[in-house]
Amino acid sequence: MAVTTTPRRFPEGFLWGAATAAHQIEGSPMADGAGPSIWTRFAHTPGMTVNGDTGDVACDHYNRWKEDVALMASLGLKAYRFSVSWSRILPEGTGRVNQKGLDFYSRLVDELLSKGIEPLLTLYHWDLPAALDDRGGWLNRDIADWFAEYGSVMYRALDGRVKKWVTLNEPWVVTDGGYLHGALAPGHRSKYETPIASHNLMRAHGAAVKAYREIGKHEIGLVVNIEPKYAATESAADLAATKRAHAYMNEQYLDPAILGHYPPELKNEIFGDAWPEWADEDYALIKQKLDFIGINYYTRSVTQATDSYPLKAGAVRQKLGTYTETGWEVFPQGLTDLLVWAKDRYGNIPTYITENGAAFFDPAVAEEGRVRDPLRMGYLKKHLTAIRDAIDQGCDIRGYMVWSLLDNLEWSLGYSKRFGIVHVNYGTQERTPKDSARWYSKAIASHGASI
Ligand SMILES: OC[C@H]1NNC[C@@H](O)[C@@H]1O
Ligand SMILES: [Ca+2]
Repeated sequence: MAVTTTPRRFPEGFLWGAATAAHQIEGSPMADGAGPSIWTRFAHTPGMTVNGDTGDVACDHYNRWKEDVALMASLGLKAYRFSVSWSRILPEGTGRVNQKGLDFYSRLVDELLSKGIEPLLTLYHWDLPAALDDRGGWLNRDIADWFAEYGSVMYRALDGRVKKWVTLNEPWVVTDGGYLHGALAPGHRSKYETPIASHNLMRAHGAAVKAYREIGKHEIGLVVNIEPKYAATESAADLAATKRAHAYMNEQYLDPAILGHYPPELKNEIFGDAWPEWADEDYALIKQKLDFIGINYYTRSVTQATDSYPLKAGAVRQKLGTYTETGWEVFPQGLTDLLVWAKDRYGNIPTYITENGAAFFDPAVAEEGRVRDPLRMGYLKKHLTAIRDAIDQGCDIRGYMVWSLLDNLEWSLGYSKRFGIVHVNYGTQERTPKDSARWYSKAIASHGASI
């Protein structure tokens, strides 16, 4: 007798979508009165990006936004996560509002709503106005007020049409990449600046949530990239390194935001005298009620003790592992483990997977207009199955945004890494849904049953 396993479905109202970010897809960074961001500045600094790639054109979404929304509708997306470029709205970062910049996002939101696609708006996805970086940027405590001012402009303009707001995208990457290792804008390399930037990001997050509670009537949350750390061996050194790496990447942001304190490893085992003593009112500002959290998941890290600075921990490449083009191990079980960990530690807050996806080498568009990307399809299938496992273990997962809708600017890696379920020909700007997009459309239409 054939065993028919009824496919486990996703919860009613599960939000199926795709994610992008302003600087990675829009192009035209200085159009219509916009001011430069730190990424416009950084990418135009020789040597900072692969091939000197910049966001000057990207996917030309600033001009092609209407066709891109039509593309989302053709794929059957129920939601679209995007970010707003702060310096289009406030060219100097604070004060004067650039109405044309605001109009771009207002038109985009109206088009999404007209197609029945729910907008999820991220206020900060790394493109800080250069004018604010000139005033210290994330190292200046005043940035909490600057960010709340920017958020308030957006809340007043769009709240109601936008009902799910995100303050920050991945504060860990902003600080680890932008202030410790210097691979990302603004390209600093300081163990002393890193905790200050990190803390001010979280203060700004808190200030923006507080401002939302005054102005907004819907939901706001925080998006973090977290990555489960598995000890390479049971040695004391590797176990301690794994605990440090876990505190530094996974606990450093959700702990203050939800629990009101930092993991002790940050001061005691990682930053030492570089860790300032923060005032109590800072913790009170950071810890604001969240309506949801967003988790961006890509990979795990098998961790060992190393002499890396200042973490003294590093990843061990897995001999039998499968790796993506960005060098990340494909490990879907890590997503299940991580979601259960977050549920247990933070109290099962409504959670969206706000990014998940992979860069694999894709063949060029075939003559019949197909892009065969079986590895990406397999990656998405495995991770959606891992999410369903977490839901079966009681995790309150409300939606999934694949990273990314389009091939786009992968920051310092330029256009060399393709994460899109839709192929972009950067010469012609032609969009071609890959096999993974067609597969994802079926998954959405079948409410996950076809996975
Ligand atoms: O590296 C892939 C993605 N990760 N999260 C942030 C996004 O901006 C990246 O493109
Ligand atoms: Ca801990």
